[in-house]
Amino acid sequence: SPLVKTVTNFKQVSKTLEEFDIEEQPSSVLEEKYPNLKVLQSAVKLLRAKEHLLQAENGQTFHYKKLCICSGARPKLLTQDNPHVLGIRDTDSAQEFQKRLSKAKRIVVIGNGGIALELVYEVEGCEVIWAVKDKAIGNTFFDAGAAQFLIPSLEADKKERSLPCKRARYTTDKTGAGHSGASGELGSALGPDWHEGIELRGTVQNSSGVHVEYECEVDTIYTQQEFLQSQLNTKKSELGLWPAYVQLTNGKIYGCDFVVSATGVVPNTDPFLTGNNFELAGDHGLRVGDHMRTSEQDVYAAGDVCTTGWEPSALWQQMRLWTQARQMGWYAARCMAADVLEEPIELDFCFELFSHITKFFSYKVVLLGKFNAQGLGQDHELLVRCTKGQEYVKVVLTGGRMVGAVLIGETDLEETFENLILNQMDLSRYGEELLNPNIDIEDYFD
Ligand SMILES: Cc1cc2nc3c(=O)[nH]c(=O)nc-3n(C[C@H](O)[C@H](O)[C@H](O)COP(=O)(O)OP(=O)(O)OC[C@H]3O[C@@H](n4cnc5c(N)ncnc54)[C@H](O)[C@@H]3O)c2cc1C
Ligand SMILES: NC(=O)C1=CN([C@@H]2O[C@H](COP(=O)(O)OP(=O)(O)OC[C@H]3O[C@@H](n4cnc5c(N)ncnc54)[C@H](O)[C@@H]3O)[C@@H](O)[C@H]2O)C=CC1
Repeated sequence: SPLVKTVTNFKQVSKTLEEFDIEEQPSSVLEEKYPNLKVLQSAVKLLRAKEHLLQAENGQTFHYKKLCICSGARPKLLTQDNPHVLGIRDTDSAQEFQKRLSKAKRIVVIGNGGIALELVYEVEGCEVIWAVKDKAIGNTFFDAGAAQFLIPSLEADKKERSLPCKRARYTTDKTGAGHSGASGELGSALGPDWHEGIELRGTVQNSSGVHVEYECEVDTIYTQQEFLQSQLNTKKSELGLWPAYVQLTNGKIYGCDFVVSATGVVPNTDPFLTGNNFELAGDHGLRVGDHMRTSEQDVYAAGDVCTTGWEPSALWQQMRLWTQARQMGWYAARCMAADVLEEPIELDFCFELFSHITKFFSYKVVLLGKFNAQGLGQDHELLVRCTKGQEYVKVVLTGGRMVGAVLIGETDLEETFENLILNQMDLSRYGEELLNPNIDIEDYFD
């Protein structure tokens, strides 16, 4: 792509929490800023790691001393090459979605993670059927309690809630050069507030909002022709005539204009594997050690394309997020330099505690540590404080020590909780008082 994603207005909010804007800028902006940097616009087609050689689609070959692969991931679509099934990853796919949506009366969204959460909230003027495998919405980020807190926002009038805080200025590529290379490579993932740059509006005025189908998956997706030729066509008068039909595993069938497959990502490792012996993790990411090195000598990897292979801190887990991609890229560069200079380097502090700031349903959301009690089995206790429409605070404790937290709304608790998690203070004597709204916990622990 002629544009590269740059991190601007970086703010270290606390020891581990950071906020930044993401801006697409011409690569020349980076080359001017860093004289040792040269940006080549070409997709890599082949890597011969033993020979330290890269081949680009324009036929150019490059020798390297050290290589870092940051090729990201692509949507793990429900079905490939189905014109009625869309994934969202980059500028092109977001614009395609916006274009299709502008003529749509009803869409079906499959998946219950980051993209689905953002999409169902932002889409207006179009009916949304949201099918999730789980008992509650947002399972990759939230528990059922937080889901209950958020659900009313799906009905509420969004304008009342829009928050002043804007974290990323997302510019769509005006040059129209688009992002897919000759062979349709994906551009870089959209990142925070991708929807702020584009109008997500359908054709229906006061559309009947979002309808959630719980604990179900897609059984079959029919084109209109397949539907009319199947026994289901007896339901044509009941279901209406639509370009596509989705049959769910709970037996329900919905006609729709198209389906959004918000069902996770797959690391983009393909162009690098042939003829090399990269160790892949279970999720198909390039496995990296604690110096971000892959199993191929002098080849590093960072961001969505990699899977961390070191024994993680008890308070950190990998999630394919901008936050972690930025941290990994920065740390991988320091590891490469340290290796060239033959200097020792410690695993960076940012992998000590999982932390993520984002926005869902226009609420500020902070996730810390084992925020969903990941991997804790039954051995943990939860404290929850909830003020309808205002805030949802959940704390995860094991052995009286805080190991995770979910903060929804302007709670101002993130720094205090980050410290309590990092210093592993025994909080058992406070019990539920820990979340007593009348105690200024920030002062108390300061
Ligand atoms: C819709 C959407 C919303 C998101 N919102 C958030 C959010 O709010 N907060 C958050 O933290 N994360 C969010 N994410 C996740 C975040 O965008 C990714 O985790 C992050 O972009 C990963 O960065 P990366 O550099 O590893 O990969 P990418 O950003 O995907 O960049 C990979 C780059 O490599 C290029 N590339 C791929 N293959 C080749 C090749 N063979 N040769 C040359 N170049 C190649 C691609 O074109 C791309 O430019 C979102 C993702 C999506 C899809
Ligand atoms: N605000 C934020 O932090 C955001 C982060 N992101 C990140 O971008 C990446 C892509 O986002 P998503 O595609 O939403 O991935 P995701 O990993 O967040 O969610 C995928 C969802 O799809 C479900 N799923 C997987 N296969 C399925 C199937 N066959 N049928 C039904 N459901 C299925 C999973 O259970 C999960 O709920 C993720 O890494 C995500 O963390 C995306 C948007 C916003």
